[in-house]
Amino acid sequence: MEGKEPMSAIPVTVLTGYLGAGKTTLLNRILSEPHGKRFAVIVNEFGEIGIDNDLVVGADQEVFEMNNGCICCTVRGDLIRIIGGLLKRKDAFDGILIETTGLADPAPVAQTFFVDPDVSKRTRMDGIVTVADARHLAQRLDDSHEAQEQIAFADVILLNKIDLVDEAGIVVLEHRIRSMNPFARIRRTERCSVALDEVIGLGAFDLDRVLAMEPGFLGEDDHEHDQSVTSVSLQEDRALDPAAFDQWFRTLIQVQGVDLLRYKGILSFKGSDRRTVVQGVHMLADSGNLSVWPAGLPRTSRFVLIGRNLDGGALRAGFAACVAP
Ligand SMILES: Nc1nc2c(ncn2[C@@H]2O[C@H](COP(=O)(O)OP(=O)(O)OP(=O)(O)O)[C@@H](O)[C@H]2O)c(=O)[nH]1
Repeated sequence: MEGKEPMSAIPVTVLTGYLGAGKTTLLNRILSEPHGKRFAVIVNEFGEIGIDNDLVVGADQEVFEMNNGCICCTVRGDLIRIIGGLLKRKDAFDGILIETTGLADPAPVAQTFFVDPDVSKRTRMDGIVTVADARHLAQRLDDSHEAQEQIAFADVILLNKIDLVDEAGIVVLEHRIRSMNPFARIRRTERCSVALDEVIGLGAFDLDRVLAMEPGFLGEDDHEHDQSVTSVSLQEDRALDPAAFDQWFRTLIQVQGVDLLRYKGILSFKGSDRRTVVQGVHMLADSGNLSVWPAGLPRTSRFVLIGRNLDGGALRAGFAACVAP
């Protein structure tokens, strides 16, 4: 790193925000900007099979995936190990970006950088950036403790997806955010369009402020997750029939949209060489094509659903019925 001592503390940015708010969109934006910096990226997902890794733009950085649980609970040890590995490397990083799962409470993640002695010596928490889905934020603040914590701990809040909400609605949300967190900078965004220096290099994380807000911050974790949220991972090696999938999926989001907090899939359809991505939040779904399936690798469709009242058996049967004849 130019002009820096080899041992100088590496800034860490935590990107948080509820399921589907736009964290990966922001991460891709940061990685695609011509800033000439090298970031190590750590992506954590809720759900057994990783999908985000395929959705993060391939650039100069390495992506470390952690899929075996939520970063704020069971895999804190993994996080410390990954960072420990990074810190041992000769090639320098300008920063570490951590994208947490939408269900993570950011406090224990930030805590890791203060309580682990090796990690705390070599890194510095630069800021917690929370992406909020303007369309669904009010609902989430009513029903999710994690969503509240993500707003409360943020240094910067991107009030994203403002294209889906009118001006009056945005003003109401801004007031609500202010009442929960008087310190954070709030930026209105569409597709997380924001200048890089609004989210990186903030020097914003203030331990004293956090301790004033949550005196137990550096102590033992005592948080609990919303146990009613579960995930179902579907996988299929045979190509899917586009019409059958379309019909199954449309019916699913119509009937169970309220319960579906997030779904994401990379799918192989009969007659197509490209990987199709289908993803969404509640009833708002998006689809598109990614690159062609890599030669020689199995074209396995993967679909992860996260939500309440999910019937794994019925979902598996419905998905399996989409296999092309
Ligand atoms: N209309 C609209 N859609 C958006 C905007 N920003 C992101 N999206 C879409 O919202 C969906 C979720 O975006 P992601 O960036 O994958 O969200 P995420 O927070 O990483 O999702 P998880 O990692 O699953 O929690 C995608 O389909 C995006 O294309 C926006 O400003 N407006």
